[in-house]
Order: sequence, then C-alpha cells, then structure tokens
Amino acid sequence: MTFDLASLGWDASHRLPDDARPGRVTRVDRGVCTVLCADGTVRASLAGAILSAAAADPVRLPCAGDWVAVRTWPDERITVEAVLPRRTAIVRRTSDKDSVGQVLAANVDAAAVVEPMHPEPDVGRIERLLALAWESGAQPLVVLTKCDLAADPGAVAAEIAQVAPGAEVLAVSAQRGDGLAALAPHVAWGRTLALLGPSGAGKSTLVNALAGAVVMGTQAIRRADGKGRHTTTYRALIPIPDGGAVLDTPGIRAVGLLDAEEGLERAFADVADLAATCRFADCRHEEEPGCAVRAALEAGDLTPRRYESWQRLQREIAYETRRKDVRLQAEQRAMWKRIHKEARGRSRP
Ligand SMILES: Nc1nc2c(ncn2[C@@H]2O[C@H](COP(=O)(O)OP(=O)(O)OP(=O)(O)O)[C@@H](O)[C@H]2O)c(=O)[nH]1
Ligand SMILES: [Zn+2]
Repeated sequence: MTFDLASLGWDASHRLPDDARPGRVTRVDRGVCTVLCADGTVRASLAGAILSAAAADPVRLPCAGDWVAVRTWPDERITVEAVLPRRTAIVRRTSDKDSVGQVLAANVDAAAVVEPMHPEPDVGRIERLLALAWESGAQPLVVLTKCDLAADPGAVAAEIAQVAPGAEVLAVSAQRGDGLAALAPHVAWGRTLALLGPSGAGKSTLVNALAGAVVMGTQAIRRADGKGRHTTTYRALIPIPDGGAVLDTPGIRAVGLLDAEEGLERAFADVADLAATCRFADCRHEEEPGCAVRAALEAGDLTPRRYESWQRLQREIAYETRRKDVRLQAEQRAMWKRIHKEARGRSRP
C-alpha cells in the first residue's frame, strides 16, 4: 500500500535525520505509535532520545497528528527517532496534582469545539475549549451537533455565536447529514480538523459521516455490544478518502488550561477589547471610574455570566502558571543541589 503524505499536509521542507523517513502519528497506545508512512502503516516504539526529552517535559512525547522521523533497524525493529517541529498544538493541563502539559493533538489546521445542541449546549465548556483552541494556533470553530433534536437550531447557533467571537459556528446533524458541507473546507486535501468535546457529543458519529464510512465505534454501537460508555479511548487521526484528516480526541472530561493567556484573550476578545478601553490600564473593574467593563455590564451589553466566566478562567490560568513556575524552580534547585554534591564528592581526596 502506498500513501500520499501530501494529502495529510506533509511539508517537504522538514529536515529528517539520515536513514529516516517521514510519517504521521495516527494514534499512541502506551508508548507505541501507529505511524502512517508513504509505504503504509507501521507500529513504532520510541527512541531513547525522545524518552529522555519526555522525562524532562512530557509535551515532547509524540501524539496524534505529529509528523515524525521513523527508522527501520536491521533487525526490523521500527522506532520514532524524532518529533518534527509542530505547527500547532492543542495542549491541556493533565491532572490537578501537578501543572504539566499534555498534547492532545498536533499540526491541526482547524480545531472544532464540538458540543451537542440537545439537551442544551454547555456555554462555559465551549468558552473554555475555545480558549484552548485559540491557544493552539489552529483556527477555532464551534460545531453544534444533533441539530435534528433542537426546536430552533438557528436560534441556538446565534446565541452561541455571541460567546465565540472570531470563530465560525456551525449547526450539524451527522444523522441527517445536515450542515456537513460547511465542514468540508476544513477536511480538504492537506488539511486536518481536530474535534474537541465531551463524551457523547457525537464526535465519532461526525467522524464516520465525514469519512463516509464507519471508522469509529460510536456509543450506539458500543451499547449494542454492552461495553462501556466512553467509546473513544484513544486519540486517533483518521485520513479522509479525498484528502485531509480528522483527529478525534477522547471524551475528555476535564480540560485544564495552562499558559493560555493569549488563547483566553482571543476567546474573550469582546471582553478584552472592553477592558482595554478602561481609563486605568490596571483596572480591576470594581469601583474604578471610567471602567468600560462595568459600563457594559450595566448597559446589558455584557452578561454577568460571561464576565464571571472570563474572570474564573483568568484566575485558573494565573494560578496554574504560578504553580508550574514554583515546580520548575524546585526542580532547578534539586538539580543544582545534585551537581554541587557530585562536585564535592569528586573534590574529596
Ligand atoms: N439525534 C442525533 N443523535 C446523534 C447525532 N450524532 C450522534 N448522535 C448520538 O449521540 C450518541 C453519542 O455519539 P458518539 O458519536 O458516540 O459520541 P462521541 O462524542 O464520539 O463520544 P465518545 O466516543 O464517548 O467520546 C450516540 O448515541 C449517537 O447515535 C445526531 O446528529 N443526531
Ligand atoms: Zn475596568
């Protein structure tokens, strides 16, 4: 089997180590990457250089969507030798314990925040995921699924557009095929669309509709064979027959933000623009005179819900960034201690 990597957006200007060939990671399971190369799909383990880089920073681990350099050894073993520089990366904070980043998807051109219209979209979750999407460097959009179940899909889409400045908002029904044409430009030749959303939002159903075939197990199918509720247990990049790819992320329950100030500014451009016109540059939007944010709240141009959502996400980012800095400082101190100890050991007669 041969595969045209250009259909997935391969950029031939990437430099590869000698004896290595390019490929794109379609999924990762416990350190083993499935990589789509020009001569077909291979399973590859991680080279030592990647493992040691990842020990210092888990963001260096390959993830779905990464372009990598693959090498086949004389004993037929296949390894991923390097992760090529990412154009875009969707990074979340992993656990609440330590402020560490985890890449959910790499090199995607568009990042769709997928949220069901029925029973009703979770506006706060859309805002949070939009901040993550903007931060990634990809073009964010909002895909409202299951529009066949909504009484007035147009009204819901218009309402969500209010909290998604700069992002296209689409209403789709994978079941009926409604609205899918509007997504086509994002999964065209050379382009990759990532789907971000909660379990049950209909991401797998959407992937199948876009791929024109059943490539992902959906919840409905899974229920039939009595398995668990969360159907997508891995991140997967799915090539689309006419070129392009969709990258499905697992039903992510919690998405923490980390170092996402810029993403937040973009996702809340309306509020950030207001804040920029407050009389004082360091306005806390409390009692200060000439506060444009308070004025907008009083005039009803800004909803208290959105204002509070913005403040909450700002606080979260500030807190996590501080925690990460503290952790990095502690790691650095531990490293210096070790170096000094070793040096003392060596200088002893
Ligand atoms: N009515 C209607 N139901 C849909 C539509 N799309 C998906 N569903 C249903 O919604 C449920 C969840 O869909 P999935 O595609 O499995 O959801 P998912 O986001 O992939 O969930 P995870 O795999 O757990 O992350 C299934 O029962 C689907 O049949 C749609 O357009 N209309
Ligand atoms: Zn103000």
